[in-house]
Amino acid sequence: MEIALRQPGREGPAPGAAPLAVALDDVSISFAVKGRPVFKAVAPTSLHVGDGEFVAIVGPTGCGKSTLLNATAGLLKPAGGRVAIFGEPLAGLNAKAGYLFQQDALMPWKTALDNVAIALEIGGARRADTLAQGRDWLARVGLARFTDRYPHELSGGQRKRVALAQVLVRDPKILLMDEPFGPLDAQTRQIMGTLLLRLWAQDRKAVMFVTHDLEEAIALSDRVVIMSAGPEARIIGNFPIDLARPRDTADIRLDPRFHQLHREIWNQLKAEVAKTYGEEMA
Ligand SMILES: Nc1ncnc2c1ncn2[C@@H]1O[C@H](COP(=O)(O)OP(=O)(O)OP(=O)(O)O)[C@@H](O)[C@H]1O
Repeated sequence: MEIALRQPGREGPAPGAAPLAVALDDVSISFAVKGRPVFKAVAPTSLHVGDGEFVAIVGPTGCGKSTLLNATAGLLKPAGGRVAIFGEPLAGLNAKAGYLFQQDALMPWKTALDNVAIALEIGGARRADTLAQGRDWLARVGLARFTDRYPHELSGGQRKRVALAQVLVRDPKILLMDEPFGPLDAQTRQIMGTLLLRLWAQDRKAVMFVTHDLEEAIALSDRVVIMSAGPEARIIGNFPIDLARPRDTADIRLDPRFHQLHREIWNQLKAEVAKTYGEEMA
């Protein structure tokens, strides 16, 4: 009898199906730090993300989640392995991806509208078109009345909405999100999560969403993957999330299946978290 060995994180379409949005195969990442031995942050590891799939990446602090995202964005060159984007080997920056960081990158001297429009102007689009699309996206993130505000005149949650519009206006096929809602209060995070899911449902992009918050990971994603404690971190857990959609990210937390999934995933994650804290306390 043949037993199919499933590798954590190596999900995705069957052979012959549409190419994966992101295929990281046996990717390893090292950092050369002057005067110190090379630091092997990520050991050979694999992660496949299907087109339109929402994958959350959780793991202890410092394990390499951002590093993996940076390799997918083309900001970091892996020491080994292969990165393919929609079936093509990645060379240089990933032009199919939009990146949303924990700290937004809004220009303080530009209005909300100009902050969104500039994302298109960089690509050479006409100003009238960029303004129209910028207005449309600000309306879609619930900021139709705030187009003329400057970043310092907006709340943290509103700035985050502008940053989201700034990324989505370019219509990336892949969204790389690195703790995007990290600095927000718990209630605003949930509101942002529900907004993100609503926008995602209208035009499913592949999403890689890094978070420390396991509840947020489960509430948002189709699949949660766990990274082990570093150094030489790798993906060690793969949990499909079979909660019905559409989801409200606050209400879904009351679902008994949510609690069951949380228990199962936390069981594996907590050992990795303990390793990291054990090391830091030693
Ligand atoms: N440019 C760099 N040079 C040297 N080491 C680095 C560099 N960037 C990251 N590292 C190291 O690589 C490891 C992984 O870092 P990374 O930021 O990817 O972790 P993370 O899981 O995203 O952390 P956190 O959850 O705290 O944001 C860490 O030990 C970090 O110190």
